[in-house]
Amino acid sequence: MIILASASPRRQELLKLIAENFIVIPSDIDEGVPNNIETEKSPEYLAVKKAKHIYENGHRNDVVIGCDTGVFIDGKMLGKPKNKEDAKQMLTELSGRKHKVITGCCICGNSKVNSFSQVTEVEFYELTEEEIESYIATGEPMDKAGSYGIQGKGSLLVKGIVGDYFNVVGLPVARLNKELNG
Ligand SMILES: Cc1cn([C@H]2C[C@H](O)[C@@H](COP(=O)(O)OP(=O)(O)OP(=O)(O)O)O2)c(=O)[nH]c1=O
Repeated sequence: MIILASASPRRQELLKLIAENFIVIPSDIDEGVPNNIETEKSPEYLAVKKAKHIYENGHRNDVVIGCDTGVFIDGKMLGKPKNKEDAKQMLTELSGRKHKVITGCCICGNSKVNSFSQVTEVEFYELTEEEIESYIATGEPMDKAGSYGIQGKGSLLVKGIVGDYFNVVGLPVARLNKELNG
């Protein structure tokens, strides 16, 4: 059985493009990352931790997929905003610039751990304070890395992307399909 170790409804929807049958068991881990892990490797590190946590707790006969998505700019990672102020700060930083969205994925199965990082470059239009505030008022930023959702009203902030769109939404379906199904 394939297990998706994620609470994200978007990942569940996207995994249907690859797998007909799977079950969802969210992996409740501590999302702290040790200092010796390179910043841009943080999502992959957490993806491995999420997948292993489920695999090693009663699912060694299954294939477990774990993922984590982060937004990277100026050498740091932007995760989910803690509050509206935090979201405003992140969107102000992203305004008018390019950033990377990195999704780390891990597949645990048959006593093997296979992990990778997929990178998509996203460029934002210049945003006014008013635009940022009205976007935050939609509530959309609050559960998303970097405080935006490219699949929603956040699409209006985006000037262009280079790479896999679905990687930004949280699951790099094409690469994951190749890793899973060869
Ligand atoms: C940048 C961006 C992120 N996101 C989402 C993808 C992820 O769900 C979320 C980042 O949080 P994650 O910690 O990667 O995932 P999660 O907490 O939603 O689920 P779980 O840990 O159980 O797997 O941000 C979008 O939906 N759209 C976007 O454009």
